[in-house]
Formats: sequence, C-alpha cells, structure tokens
Amino acid sequence: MSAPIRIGTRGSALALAQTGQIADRVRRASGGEVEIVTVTTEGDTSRASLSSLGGTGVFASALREALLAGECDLVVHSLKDLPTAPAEGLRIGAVPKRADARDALIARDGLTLATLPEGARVGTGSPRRVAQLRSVRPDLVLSDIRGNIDTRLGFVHGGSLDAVVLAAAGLGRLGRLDAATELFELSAHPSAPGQGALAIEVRERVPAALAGVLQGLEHASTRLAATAERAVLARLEAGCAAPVGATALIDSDLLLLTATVYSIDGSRSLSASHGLVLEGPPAARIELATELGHRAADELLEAGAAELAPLR
Ligand SMILES: NCc1[nH]cc(CCC(=O)O)c1CC(=O)O
Repeated sequence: MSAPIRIGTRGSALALAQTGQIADRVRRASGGEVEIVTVTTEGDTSRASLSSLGGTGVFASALREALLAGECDLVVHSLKDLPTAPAEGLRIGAVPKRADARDALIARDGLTLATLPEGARVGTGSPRRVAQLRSVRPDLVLSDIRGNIDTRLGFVHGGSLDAVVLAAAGLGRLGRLDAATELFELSAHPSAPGQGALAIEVRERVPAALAGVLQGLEHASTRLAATAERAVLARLEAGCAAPVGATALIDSDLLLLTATVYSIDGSRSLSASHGLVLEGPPAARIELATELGHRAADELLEAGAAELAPLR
C-alpha cells in the first residue's frame, strides 16, 4: 500500500470545508488514503485588521512552509489569498472549477444595498468592498471587521451591524448562502482577482500518481480566467488588500477581462476592458491570459491608477 496523500490546510471552518471537498476528490481519484494536516497561520491568530497585517500572504506563507518542509504533499488555498509572486520550489498544481465569484450582502430583515436605511452600519475589512459601497451609498457607516464567517454573520444576527459583505463562495461552502439578502452583479461590483476559486499548491516535482490526481482536479477555463485577473494585480504590484476588482469571463475561445481600481472614498474609479481569442496549446493560452491582464493593468497605470489608490 502506498503512503497517504497529506493535504495541508488552514484550520478555519471555511478552509476545512473547502479542503474536505478537495480531499474527497483526491481520495476518489487516487483510490488511496488521504490525511488532513492543519496549519495555523498569522492571518488566523492575529486580531489586527487585514490591511494592517500587510495583506500579502498572511494566510499563505505558513502553508507554503509546511509544503516546502515536506509536512504535506499539497495545500489548498483560496486563490484570492495567494500572493501573485510564485514561491520558490512550488507551483500551482491545479485550479479546480470556480464557485460563484460574486460578493454577497447579508443584511438584517432582508434589506438590500438600495433599501438599507440612511446611515446604516455595514461591516467589511476589504478596501475594495469599502470603495464599492461608498461609491453607491456614501451615507453608510462602514466598520473594519475581522474574524471567520460565523463571527461576521454574528454581527448582523446579534444586531451590532445592519449588514456585512462576504464572498458568496465562502457562504456557499459553509452551507450559509441562505443568509445572503443580495448578490452583487460582477459588472457593478467586480470582485477580487481569483475570488471563488481555489488553488492546489504542490512542490515543483511530484510523483506520477499525484500528477494524475492534479490533472483530474484541474479546470482549464478557471485557471485561464484567474490567470488574467491575477496578472492585473501582479502588474499593478498590488496586494490582495488593494482596492482592485477584476472579472474575467470565457465565452468559447474568447477571454474577456475588466479590471477596476477605486479611490478609497469611492468617489472615483478607473476601468479597463480587454479581450482576446485563446488559441494554441495550454501553455500558450496561459501566456495570452497573462498578457491580457498586463495590458489592462498598463492601461490603468497610464490613466493614473497608482495616484488614485494605495496599491500596496
Ligand atoms: N480574505 C478572506 C477570504 N478568502 C477567501 C474567502 C472566501 C471566498 C473565496 O474563496 O474566494 C474569504 C472570505 C470573504 O472574502 O468573504
């Protein structure tokens, strides 16, 4: 019998839920044993705001260290929390099919963004969500909240906030999508690059059996869309806490990308939309998706994105 495949994950309820789903698929594909290794990250233990922790990589680095140390064979990240800079000795072995990329409003009494009363208190720790909310509802009183999804939902259900904004994908993975009172359309509220997608990270060299499992988890369109979105962040030299939204869609062989940078007060934004036809072998398509993201970012930079918002 071969050794179990060890899967590294953060210990939050969301991380354990999404890793559990991947573990089931790995178990079925490999026909062998799977072991889950829980890794504690600074992003889990610190109560500081996400933006003050510096954003980039607070959730990812401990997982990467565990992988490099050989404590596990693959790790499951939320793709939007993974820094765009590749880690030395590691690669993204698979990007599974994306869940809903939209943000959700969870408000008391079935309220929506349009019907929240004047001056309503809304919680979010994300500068992008802050800017998007302020752009349509400058009257809202926004507070920077932290904590896992249950904690954040608790602010609304306990009455200390009127609403919070969370990723629909996270709610869905925890079976809490019923709490959402509105789903924001991506055209008006583009979400974070890679939101709703997972990344399976592995060491550069993997045994053939694991390579086969990774192939089964891979969803080519999701990887292409996420690659284009993340290339925007990389070219802007922006972190996951920057007020940047990006949405890539694939329609047969057409890849369409819209990227938006916001001023924190929501009063101004810059958008760039580009598209191209995907052709050639997989590696060439990834290259094209990357170029598309860079093109959108270059247009944003030329239009003054770096002066509009703190990108890092
Ligand atoms: N930064 C927190 C984070 N990282 C991934 C998700 C869940 C959604 C996803 O997998 O993209 C969340 C919660 C949220 O944004 O509400």
